[in-house]
Amino acid sequence: MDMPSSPTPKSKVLVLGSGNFGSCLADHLGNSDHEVYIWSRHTSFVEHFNLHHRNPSYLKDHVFSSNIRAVGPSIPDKAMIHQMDVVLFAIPTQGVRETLAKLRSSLVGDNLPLMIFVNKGIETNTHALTLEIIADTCGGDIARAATFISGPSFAREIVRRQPTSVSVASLTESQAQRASEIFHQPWFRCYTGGDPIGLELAGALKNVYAIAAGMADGLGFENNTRASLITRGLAEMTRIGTAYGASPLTFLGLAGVGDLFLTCSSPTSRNYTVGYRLGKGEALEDIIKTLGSVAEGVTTAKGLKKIIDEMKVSACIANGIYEVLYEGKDVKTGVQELMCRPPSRELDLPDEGGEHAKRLLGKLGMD
Ligand SMILES: NC(=O)c1ccc[n+]([C@@H]2O[C@H](COP(=O)([O-])OP(=O)(O)OC[C@H]3O[C@@H](n4cnc5c(N)ncnc54)[C@H](O)[C@@H]3O)[C@@H](O)[C@H]2O)c1
Ligand SMILES: O=P(O)(O)OC[C@H](O)CO
Repeated sequence: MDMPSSPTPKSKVLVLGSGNFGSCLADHLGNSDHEVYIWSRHTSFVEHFNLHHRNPSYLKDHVFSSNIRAVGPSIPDKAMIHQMDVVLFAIPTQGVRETLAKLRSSLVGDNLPLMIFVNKGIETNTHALTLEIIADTCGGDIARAATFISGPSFAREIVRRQPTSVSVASLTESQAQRASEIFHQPWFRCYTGGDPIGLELAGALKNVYAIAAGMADGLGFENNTRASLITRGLAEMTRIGTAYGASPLTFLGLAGVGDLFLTCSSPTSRNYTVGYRLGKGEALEDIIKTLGSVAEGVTTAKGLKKIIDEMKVSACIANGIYEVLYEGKDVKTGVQELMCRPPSRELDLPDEGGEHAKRLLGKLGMD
C-alpha cells in the first residue's frame, strides 16, 4: 500500500533480534524515516546485512531500508543504549530473560529508552509472562514502563505494506501512546490500551490454539471444525485470561480474536504449520528441526499447562494440545476425546480469581 507517511519525529531505535519479525519491524521503522540499528548475535548476519541490505536467513527476497545498520555480535554497550529512544525486543520468549540479563547494567540512570516487546509466549520453566521476566531482571520501574505490541501481523505481509493493525499496551499508557506514534503509519494502525497482561496472554495463547487448528486441517477436517476451534479457543483464552486477572475485553481485540483468527486460518503461521504437520503424522522433533523459525506455541503449551493447573480453570483444548505435544497422545484420539465430552454451557467466565495478576502487579510495586 503506497501512501504518504504522516510526519513523526525521527527516533533512534535499536531492534534486538534479526529474525522474521525483528527485521520486518526494523524495515518498517527505517521506512518511516527513523534511524534504526538491528542487533544480531551472528557475525555473518551483521556483515551480510551491512553489505547487501538483505537478511541471509529470513525474508530473503526483501531489500531492507537503507536507514538500518546491523550491529553485533556482542550486545550493545551502555553508551549505545543511552543514545537510543527505543529498544525493541524481537527475540523469542525463551531468550528474553538471558538478553535482559546482559543489558541490565546498561539500563540504569535517567532518560532510559522506551522498551517495547513483541514476543508472544510464556517462559517454560517459570511460566512467567514477559512483564514478570522484566520485573525479575530489571525491576518494577522498568517493567511498569515496558510496552507490548501484539495482534494479527505476519512479518512477510508487513514488509509488503499490506494494511495491518495491532494492539499496543502498557501499564503506563503514555508509553503505549509513544510507541504507537513511532509505529503508526497509514498502512500500520496502532490501537493503544492499558492491559498488557491480557495482551500478552492473548498473543501467547493464540499460538497454542493455532497448533490445534492446524492439526484439525492436517487430519482432513474442514471449515466447520476450524470455526468451532476458533470460537471455542476464544472462549477458553478469555476464561484463562479472566481467571489470571486480565480484562475479558482484551480478548475481543486485535491481540485476541484478531490474531487467533489470523493464525488459525493460514499456513503462513508457523504454529498452524506445526499442527498441520502433526495432523499429517510427522513427529514433533522432526517438525521443529526443519521449521527454520520459531513456533512459540510449542514451548508456551508447557508454561500454559502449569498456569491452567494452578488456577484450576477448565481448558480442554489447551490440555489436549499439551498431551499431544508432550505426553505422546495420538492426534486422532485427542480430537475424539474433545468431541465426546458431555454437553456444557456455552459462555461462562470465572467470577473470582485474578490471583496471578495480583501477585505479578505486587512484584511491580502496584498492589
Ligand atoms: N514472524 C512474525 O510474523 C511475528 C509476528 C508477530 C510476533 N512475532 C513474535 O516475535 C518473536 C520473534 O519471532 P520471529 O518471527 O522473529 O522468530 P524467528 O525464528 O524468525 O527469529 C528469531 C530470531 O531471534 C534470535 N534469537 C533466538 N534466541 C535468541 C537469544 N536467546 N538471544 C538472542 N537472539 C535470539 C534468532 O537468532 C533469530 O534471529 C516471537 O515471539 C514471535 O511469536 C512474530
Ligand atoms: O507464524 P506464527 O504462528 O508465529 O504467527 C506469527 C504472528 O504471531 C501472527 O500475528
